[in-house]
Amino acid sequence: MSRSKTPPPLSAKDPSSFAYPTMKDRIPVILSKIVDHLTRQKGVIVQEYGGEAAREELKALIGAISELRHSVMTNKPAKPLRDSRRDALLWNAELARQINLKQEEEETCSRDESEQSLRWFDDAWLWMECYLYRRVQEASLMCSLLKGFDVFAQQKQDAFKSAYKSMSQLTMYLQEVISKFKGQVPESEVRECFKEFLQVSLWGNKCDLSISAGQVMTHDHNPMAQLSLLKHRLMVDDTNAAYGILSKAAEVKERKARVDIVLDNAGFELVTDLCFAEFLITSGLASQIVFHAKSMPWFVSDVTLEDWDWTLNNMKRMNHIAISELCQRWQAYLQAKTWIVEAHDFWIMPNTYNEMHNVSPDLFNRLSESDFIIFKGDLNYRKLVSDRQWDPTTSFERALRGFHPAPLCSLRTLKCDCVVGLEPGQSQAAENEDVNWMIGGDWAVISACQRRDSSPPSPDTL
Ligand SMILES: O=P(O)(O)OC[C@@]1(O)O[C@H](CO)[C@@H](O)[C@@H]1O
Ligand SMILES: [Mn+2]
Repeated sequence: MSRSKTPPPLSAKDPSSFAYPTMKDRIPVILSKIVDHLTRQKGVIVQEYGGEAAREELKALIGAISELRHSVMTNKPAKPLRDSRRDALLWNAELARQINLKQEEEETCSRDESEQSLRWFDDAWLWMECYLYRRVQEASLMCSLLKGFDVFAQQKQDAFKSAYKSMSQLTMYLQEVISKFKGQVPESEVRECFKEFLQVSLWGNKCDLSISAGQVMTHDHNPMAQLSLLKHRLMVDDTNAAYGILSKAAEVKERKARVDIVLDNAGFELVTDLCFAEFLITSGLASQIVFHAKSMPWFVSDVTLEDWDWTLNNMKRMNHIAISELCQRWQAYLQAKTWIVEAHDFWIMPNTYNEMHNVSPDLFNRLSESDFIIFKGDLNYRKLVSDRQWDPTTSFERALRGFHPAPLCSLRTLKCDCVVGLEPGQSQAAENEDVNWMIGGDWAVISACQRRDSSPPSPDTL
C-alpha cells in the first residue's frame, strides 16, 4: 500500500486554521497579560530584585515584550536570538535551516530581504509559536538582575491554588487505592484502576493556560466522578493497548519496568500526573518513572523544574493529610531515584519529534531505554504528528513519521486542528455535535504505538 503523502504544516496563512486566531488574537492577549502583570507587580519586583537598578531593567523587559507583540501583530520577520543561553546557537541554526528550506520550496533566489525570513502569519504555526515563547524568554535573558525571570509563574501558581478541591478529592482517593494495593488485588482491578488514573491524567490536560490565554479554570468537581461524563468525548481509546504494553513489560522485566512521562502543564495537570505515576509504582506496573519537564517557561503553563519544586513544596505545606503524606512519599521516591525529573533543551526547540534522532540523539537514546513513554498534552501531540493537516483517518503510526524510540502513547485533549487515528465519519459526527471539537479541549484521544526502532526514520516516512 502506497504511503499517504505528508501534508503541509498548519499555518496562520490559512485563516480557517486555529493557527490564525492564535496568531491574530490569542498570542497578543497572552503578551498583553505579561505586560499587565509586570506593570501591576512593578513595586514588588523592584523591591525583590534589587531596587532602582531593577526598575530600569523591568522597563526594558516590558518594552521588549511590547515590541514582540507589535512584531507579531504586524507580521515582522523572525530575528536571530540575541541572548547567550546555551540553546541560542542551535535556535539560530534552526532558523537559518528553515529559511533555506523555504527558499528551496519557493524556488526563488530572491535577493529581497523579506523573502529570506520566516513570518508569524506566513510560516509553520508550530515553529513560529515555539519561537514566540523562546523570544519571551530572550527578553528576560537580556536582563541581569531579572535574568530568567518567569513571566508566567504567577499564573501557574494561581492555577495550582484554584485546584485545591480537586486535588483534595484525587489524593484522598489515591490513598484508598494505595491501602487496597497493600494486599492481593485481582488483575481486573489493577486494569480498572490503571484506566481510571490514566484518564484522570488525560483530562487534567484540559487545564492549560495558553489555550485559555491565562484564564484559570474553576475546579469544583470530583475528578473521578467526571470520567463517566467525559467518556463520550474520548475519540480514540488505546487504554487496553497501553495497559498491555505496560503489564507485559512489568512481567518480562520482573516488575523492573521504566516509564517516562513527558509532562505538560503545571497546576492540577501535574498533580494528576504525579498521582498516575504513584499508581504505576504502587501497582508494580513500573519500578521507575522518569519525568521530563521544560528547561524554561513555555507555552504559559508548561512545567519547569522550578514549578516542579514549587508544587511539591507547596503540597507538603498544605494542611491536608493525604496531600502532605503523598508528598513525603514522593520526596522519598526522588531521593531513592524511583522517580527522576529531567529537563532536556530539546523540549523547548521547535523541532517535531521525528527529528529528535538527528537534533538530540542523546535524548532519543535516553527515551530508547524506556519501556513506555507517555506524552501529555496537545503541544506534545502536535510535535509527535508534526502538526500536519493529516486526513483524520490517517493512522497514528503513520503520522509519527518513524519516531519510535520505545512503545509510546499520547494523552491529549484536542486544542488545535490536527488529529489522526479516527474512524471514517467520526470527525463529521463530532463537528455536528460541537463546532469547536478540535480546539476547545473538550474532546480527547488516548493514542498508543508499540513499535520500537532505534534506527532513524527512513525517507519514505517523511
Ligand atoms: O500542550 P497543551 O498545554 O495541552 O496545549 C498547548 C497548545 O495546544 O495550546 C494552544 C492551543 O492552540 C497551542 O498554542 C498550544 O499548542
Ligand atoms: Mn502546555
